[in-house]
Amino acid sequence: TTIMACEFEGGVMIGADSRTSSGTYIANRAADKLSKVTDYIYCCRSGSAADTQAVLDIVAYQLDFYRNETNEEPTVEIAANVFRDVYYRYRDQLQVGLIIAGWDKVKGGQVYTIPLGGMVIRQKFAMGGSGSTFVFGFTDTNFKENMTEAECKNFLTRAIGLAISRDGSSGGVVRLGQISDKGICRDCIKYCDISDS
Ligand SMILES: C#CCCCC(=O)N[C@@H](Cc1ccccc1)C(=O)N[C@@H](CC(C)C)B(O)O
Repeated sequence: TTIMACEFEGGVMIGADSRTSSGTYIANRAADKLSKVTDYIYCCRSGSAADTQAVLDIVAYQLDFYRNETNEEPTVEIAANVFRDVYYRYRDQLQVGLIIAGWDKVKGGQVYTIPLGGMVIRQKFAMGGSGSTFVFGFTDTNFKENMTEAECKNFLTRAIGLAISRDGSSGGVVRLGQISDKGICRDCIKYCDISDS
């Protein structure tokens, strides 16, 4: 898997490849690793497909309960800490790497990453999954803060496309999502990094 999330001027942008593998067997070439937590908060999943689905279901339920009790949308920070709480409670049984990204009216677009250890860190840009190790050079070179929507879309597409071309556990299409005060807008790109020039 290759997953990424980036804060930009209008909100946050998330991206992922679409391969689920079982050894060298491709169990799903069109997986959707950009999973809805609430209308304004999404989670990018890496690691065990089953474990990430289980954690997501528990957290989505708890945040739905929160919204019904308080009549307030949970903030991205609250969602990230609920993920951390569930993950940390079962961490010796889980194999999960998550990036939580979304928008709220308190702090706008935010990205939080929960790596294997189970801590929560806010970052303007985060990436994870096996494919991310192949593109740190590219992202360290090309990331800049407050990119425009077009710059951010291009950055994520190229980074994930490069990871897909090198990582055997990443493949399929580049799925993208943009989250802002208007909710989410999704895109799907069959990226080919062989330039036609
Ligand atoms: C089919 C089947 C069984 C395994 C499916 C399965 O979880 N594959 C995993 C790799 C893995 C992990 C831990 C144990 C085994 C196999 C996978 O493809 N993970 C991708 C993300 C998830 C959310 C789709 B990515 O991290 O590569």
